[in-house]
Amino acid sequence: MTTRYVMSVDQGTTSTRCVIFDRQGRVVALSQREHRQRFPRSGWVEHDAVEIWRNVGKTMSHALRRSGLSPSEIAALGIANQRETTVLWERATGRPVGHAIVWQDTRTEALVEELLARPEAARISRICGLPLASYFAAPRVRWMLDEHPDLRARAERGEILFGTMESWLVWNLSGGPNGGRHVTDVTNAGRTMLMSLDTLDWDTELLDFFDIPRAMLPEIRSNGEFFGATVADPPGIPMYAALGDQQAALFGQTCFSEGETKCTYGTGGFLLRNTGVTPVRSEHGLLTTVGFRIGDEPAHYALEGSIAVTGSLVQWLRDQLGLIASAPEIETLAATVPNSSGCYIVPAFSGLFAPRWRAEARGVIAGLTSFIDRGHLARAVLDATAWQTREVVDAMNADSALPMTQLRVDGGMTSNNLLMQLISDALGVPVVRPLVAESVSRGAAYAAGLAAGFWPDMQGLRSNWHRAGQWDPAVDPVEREREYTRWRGAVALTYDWERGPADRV
Ligand SMILES: Nc1ncnc2c1ncn2[C@@H]1O[C@H](COP(=O)(O)OP(=O)(O)O)[C@@H](O)[C@H]1O
Ligand SMILES: O=P(O)(O)OC[C@H](O)CO
Repeated sequence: MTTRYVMSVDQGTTSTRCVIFDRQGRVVALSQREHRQRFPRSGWVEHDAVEIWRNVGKTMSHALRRSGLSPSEIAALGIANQRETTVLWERATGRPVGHAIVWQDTRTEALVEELLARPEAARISRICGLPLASYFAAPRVRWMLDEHPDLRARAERGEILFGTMESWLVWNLSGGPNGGRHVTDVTNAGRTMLMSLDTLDWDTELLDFFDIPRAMLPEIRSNGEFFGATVADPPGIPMYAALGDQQAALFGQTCFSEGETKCTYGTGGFLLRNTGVTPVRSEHGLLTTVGFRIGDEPAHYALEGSIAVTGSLVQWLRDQLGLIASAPEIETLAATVPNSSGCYIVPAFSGLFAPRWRAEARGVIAGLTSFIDRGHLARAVLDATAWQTREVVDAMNADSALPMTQLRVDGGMTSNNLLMQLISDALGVPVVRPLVAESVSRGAAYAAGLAAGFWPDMQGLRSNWHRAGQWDPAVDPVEREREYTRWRGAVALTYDWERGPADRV
């Protein structure tokens, strides 16, 4: 039977999507399921890894049913995932050790402060390309090993396995306790703080620094190669790709060449620029990360500006304040006012990520007057995404010789046309949205399809990319810079909040 389709699974922070694509990169079927967000304590965010694993099976089966296809008609499966979210599980039973600790979780802050005080800390960051922060996986693994007394000995004996979400899923899909493959890929391994950017392998100095046993780590693979076939639910689908979701979006937007840049706006916002085949170390608060590596080809690296809170601020306005009933409603509400009238919201819910990396910062609403109404707050929520993007783009431009001339965007928030205009205004460059906004799913499918020989080469995939919308800057640059200065003033108010604002009074 001819295999004319490629399947992808995008295991994201809020939901899991399975999408089936045809050879032209068109969506044939889509299935999506949300999973429960658990907030057991302030600053803690957890997921049930078993619930997520079940959702993957359900969305795959559902997408197949919707398309009328059988597993044998799928040439390749690619998996993209929320990165840094950490799972520990028992090799013998497949039972997770507690819940997965999500990338937004800040419970390791005290541990990170302790590690930061050590003289090797700067060298550690240079080896892995990442600042020491609670965002990454290694501090979480260490926290779990410290928390459960018998875990370390079991991990040293290889009885307890560590993985980020793709690793957990591939292990389960390929048989779980009955021969499941314990593997990861360079983009996800590169977010643990345990992988050297130069060797693309686990690094002894990093393992020693975090005190993590090598026996619990998966084998690091490229993003596109054979990862085994699924054994159940549904069986017989060959897995050919695994990559972090933000790198998958870079790939799905066909940012294959040096200088090409995209930003994905979902729960958080993640701007990645392809920097070619040698890693570029940031001097301005960005991360150095692997962009993609297909089979034995050289790895492409990327600079990344990670913003912790973008879409989740819209969710906060909906769920915690009840000012809107659904996320898309924010556009209508924000459009009731011409601007935020001097009100700024800095959503430092779990500190500030790039380019500032201030773990102790906490959010503020600044500039309140009795004139401010729901519309102004909604507008300030959207402005927060635009200004946070501007800070990351300024850092990106400072780190590279070529200034950014255009931004390709994707993700759930990009259906908001007002937000697209605000981002273009804040950056002063055009913002471009492709026809298929499912860039993460597309990227996973592309990597899998290339590795399986379904698509012959990367350049051919560029013709599948079609522009659906473009927004050009429409504000007076002097006004823009004035507003940006005020925004930065609001950000300064968030600093040192957790350490106590006593020095302010
Ligand atoms: N029209 C909209 N305007 C602003 N934000 C939106 C809109 N639609 C969805 N969102 C936000 O986008 C996020 C969902 O995007 P998605 O790409 O599915 O996220 P993820 O991959 O992180 O799970 C949610 O945080 C939601 O609040
Ligand atoms: O699942 P998303 O889209 O929220 O992306 C999460 C990132 O991978 C975290 O680094």
